Amino acid sequence: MTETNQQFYSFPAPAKLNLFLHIIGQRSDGYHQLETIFQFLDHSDTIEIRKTQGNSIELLTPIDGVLHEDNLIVKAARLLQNHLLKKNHSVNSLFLGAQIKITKILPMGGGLGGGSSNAATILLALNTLWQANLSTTELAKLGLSLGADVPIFIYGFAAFAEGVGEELTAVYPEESWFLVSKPNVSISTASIFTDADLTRNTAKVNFNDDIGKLDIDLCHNDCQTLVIKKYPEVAKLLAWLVEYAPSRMTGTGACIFSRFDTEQEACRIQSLLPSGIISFVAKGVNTSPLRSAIKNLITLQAENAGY
Ligand SMILES: C[C@@](CO)(OP(=O)(O)O)[C@H](O)COP(=O)(O)OP(=O)(O)OC[C@H]1O[C@@H](n2ccc(N)nc2=O)[C@H](O)[C@@H]1O
Ligand SMILES: Nc1ncnc2c1ncn2[C@@H]1O[C@H](COP(=O)(O)OP(=O)(O)O)[C@@H](O)[C@H]1O
Repeated sequence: MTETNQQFYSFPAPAKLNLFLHIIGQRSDGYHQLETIFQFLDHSDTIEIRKTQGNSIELLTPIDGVLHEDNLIVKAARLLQNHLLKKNHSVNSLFLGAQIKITKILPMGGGLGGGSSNAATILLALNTLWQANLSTTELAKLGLSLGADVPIFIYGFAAFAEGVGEELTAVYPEESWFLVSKPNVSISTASIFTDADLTRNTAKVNFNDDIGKLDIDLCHNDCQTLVIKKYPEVAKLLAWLVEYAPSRMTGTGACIFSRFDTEQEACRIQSLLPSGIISFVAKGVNTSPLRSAIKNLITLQAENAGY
């Protein structure tokens, strides 16, 4: 790789599901203490990046409804850049700029974590392209300041999460097929977490010292109970879906995932969905597809450097 005429490299930013979501308390700063299992989906936004001279961060494909300065892609790139400049890392500071393009397919504000996933992809990809060599732990710490969901996308393994979602233990839930359906409503995470009616005192899960033995179907999503009370559209779609497969809301909603043994069965039920419902079929995966993309780039960089 030469330092002039840089090429674009492509990286996935996958969706996540909260296979269950329990709220066990609230911290004094207002943040909620959660217990959840995160699993990734093989369904991703695609982010293309090339490093540039100077330090400008350019998002060449704006996202409708998200201001440039508010976009988690731009925020993540700036955060890493400032961190590297401040800490005087041994990076080539002449090349700390980037041009970025995104192809967005994940519904926004649906509980699939797309914004956080975009931010994590930017942090990991720029760390590699800029040859900054920050550790995963350092990147996850930086990412947490952008959103509670960013660390899971940085680590890239399915996990039981505690704290605000940043204390992670690897788990290996079954990699089922999912039909993900989005009711026609938009729900902000903050509006659910500030609602007085949210259940905040679910008992801690008891694994009998073995997380692998947890029966996910016996767990629930505390946000779902509130959301179906407030949004009849979600209640109606959920009631329809549970007739066909075990179904539950992810995160603070509004997307609902329905679990199937085969892709064919998931697609068959998708074809029956009421009209006007956005949906997709994807496989649950315990390793984020981003990990192999980063590994490939590191290999390529090593080859180009003549190792
Ligand atoms: C609920 C979860 C579950 O995975 O997912 P989503 O439904 O958003 O995808 C996450 O914890 C969301 O993480 P994320 O979307 O990164 O949230 P943040 O930007 O950090 O916070 C948005 C707002 O939600 C509230 N918040 C968030 C996380 C948390 N554990 N407790 C909270 O009270 C805070 O009021 C904050 O102002
Ligand atoms: N790159 C981005 N992709 C998606 N949403 C973004 C992005 N940057 C900022 N946002 C904001 O974050 C909000 C939450 O988005 P998202 O992560 O997709 O949903 P959720 O937190 O429900 O999983 C969006 O409604 C949008 O205003």
